[in-house]
Amino acid sequence: PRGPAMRCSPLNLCEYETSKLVRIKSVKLGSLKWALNGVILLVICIMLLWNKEYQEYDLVVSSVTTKVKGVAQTNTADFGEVVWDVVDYSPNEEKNSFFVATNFIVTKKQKQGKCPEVPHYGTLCRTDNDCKKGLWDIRSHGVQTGVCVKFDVTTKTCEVSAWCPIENTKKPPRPALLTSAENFTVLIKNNIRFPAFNFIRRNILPEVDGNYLKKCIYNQRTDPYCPIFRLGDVVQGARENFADIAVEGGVIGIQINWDCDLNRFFNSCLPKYSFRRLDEKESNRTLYPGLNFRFARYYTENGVESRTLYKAFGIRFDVMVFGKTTVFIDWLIGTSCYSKESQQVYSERKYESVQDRQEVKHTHTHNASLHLHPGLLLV
Ligand SMILES: Nc1ncnc2c1ncn2[C@@H]1O[C@H](COP(=O)(O)OP(=O)(O)OP(=O)(O)O)[C@@H](O)[C@H]1O
Repeated sequence: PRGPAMRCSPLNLCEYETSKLVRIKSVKLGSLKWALNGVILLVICIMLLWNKEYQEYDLVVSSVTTKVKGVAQTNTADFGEVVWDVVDYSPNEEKNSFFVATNFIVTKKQKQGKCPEVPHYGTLCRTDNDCKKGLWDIRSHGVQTGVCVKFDVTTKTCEVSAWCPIENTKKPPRPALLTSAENFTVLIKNNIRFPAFNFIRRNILPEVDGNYLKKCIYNQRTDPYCPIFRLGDVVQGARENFADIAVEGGVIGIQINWDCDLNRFFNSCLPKYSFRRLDEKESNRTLYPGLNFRFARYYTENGVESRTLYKAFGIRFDVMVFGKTTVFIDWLIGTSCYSKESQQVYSERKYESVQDRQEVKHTHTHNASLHLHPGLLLV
């Protein structure tokens, strides 16, 4: 308030102004004010709920290991009776995926030597002049010797230095050699973590007992939490025919979805499995269908290094883990669930207390008169 006594110059240099609040005691105006405040609060709450901003999110960090089991027996004219176990058909351990060979082109007893190249563009010949010593291209199986030799009764091809005899079958056997791989099983171990909430979980659930695990096989309806999967069921779950995909191979995705709600009242965190084919399934309409690679097993025969060459066709199973969790944000927990002590800890972290400078000065003067070191007062 201004008083005439405060005026000390025409420029009002000695004046100080402050605002004045008027409190009107009225039931009508009071209720209107609180009604408006209530509406604003309601709108804010609706917006929060609508956008789910009352929750905090975290994405999953995961590790996957797999183990395939099963044996198969084949009986072919070329090789007689052969038993295949996991070491034969599942050669390599990859990150988040495993491969099961279902079909093979086998070339036995290969040795270093000279033999006719298999006929394809650039290797057919009539005389030695059509071949060139030292020549090779990307599709060659060896290096040309410069000689034209008989491949079969009607065809002549350039001779090559190579692992002989050269693999000479283009199409994989149909039906596939290991169609019975559909009865093999795979144990999938998946550990997940939501780092923001320091929450860990496995797909081998703590509630499940050892005896159950020894005999269970995953089934979406009857055994949805069994971590052992029959390969035939996985391929069927991806709406594919195992006998078809086994011939030339393919890629199947095993998706594990962790949709976790870690809120206090609905605490749930369970894996949900789904399957789908990841490569192009219309193999007739696709160039270069399927999945295959070559590997060899080496041995010595009469002191000569030899090998059996395998062109393996098979199914790669990619295990893909997705996950998201939600938790109420801190203010909600802070106001409703946490103890007074925890609230105080959070409050101290959230707010910084600063002393009014005028008061600090006052205390300083006071303490100086008590002969205390002034630096201590600023701590
Ligand atoms: N594909 C599978 N199908 C069925 N059971 C499996 C499969 N893979 C592993 N198991 C079984 O699950 C259990 C745990 O497997 P884990 O690999 O951790 O143990 P292990 O003792 O090393 O297994 P193994 O029997 O191969 O020696 C074992 O009893 C194992 O026999």
